[in-house]
Amino acid sequence: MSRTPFVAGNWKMHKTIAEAEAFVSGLLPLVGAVDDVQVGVCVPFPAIQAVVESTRGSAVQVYAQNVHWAEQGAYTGEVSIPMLDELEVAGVVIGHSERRQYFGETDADLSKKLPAILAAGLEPILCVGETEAQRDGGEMEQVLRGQVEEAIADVDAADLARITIAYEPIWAIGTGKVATPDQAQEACAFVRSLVAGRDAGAAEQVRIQYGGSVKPDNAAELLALPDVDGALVGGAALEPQSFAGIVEGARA
Ligand SMILES: O=C(CO)COP(=O)(O)O
Repeated sequence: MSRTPFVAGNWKMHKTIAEAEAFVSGLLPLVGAVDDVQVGVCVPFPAIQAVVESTRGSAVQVYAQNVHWAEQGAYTGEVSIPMLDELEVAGVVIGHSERRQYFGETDADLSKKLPAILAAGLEPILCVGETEAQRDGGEMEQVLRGQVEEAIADVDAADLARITIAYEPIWAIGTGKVATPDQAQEACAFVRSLVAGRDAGAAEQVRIQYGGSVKPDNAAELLALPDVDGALVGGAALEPQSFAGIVEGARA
């Protein structure tokens, strides 16, 4: 089964609307017509509308970086799925380690977000990953199992294949300390086996991204691994040239 590689740039809390538009102007000539890799940018809420407009008709898709599970309600500061849907985003990143660490997002929250996102026809990117202490303590599999199994618990088997899971070891995020190919392959294969625990067919289709210090010079090696179907990129996704270099690395 061949899965289309999926490279997404997570801008985190970077880029005003003007900066986002300048980025898109630089990116489209480089990857705007790529058709063998799915390319996404995960954009802060205020710039989403502008980036959807400026990427329209190109191969670049727009993702949000968080969403609430409820349709509407008294949740000050939150954004709903219908609000994102109206902006015509392709999907949304959920469960990023920074949201878990700084904003208290839990696996239980994610188990409510995933079915709601899928029901709206949007594509979720679910982030999972262990800390360095958990890895050193031999707890990596236990941590990943808890994160994946709880998040997908209420997703219908028929929808599982539409989830992308980003394996982002926390010790590799923003540190320049990239997972070795063996580490990335082992963890991504393990994540796939967890999906297979729910549905073997879906596990073959689910895309699993590696994230954590992906750069143009290490992308090709990581993306060639059998269970690594793409990358979720932070720092190196902030400049068009470097992000395009990673997309290039995903083209077999
Ligand atoms: O957190 C990440 C993407 O979501 C990874 O960030 P870096 O690529 O900056 O390590």
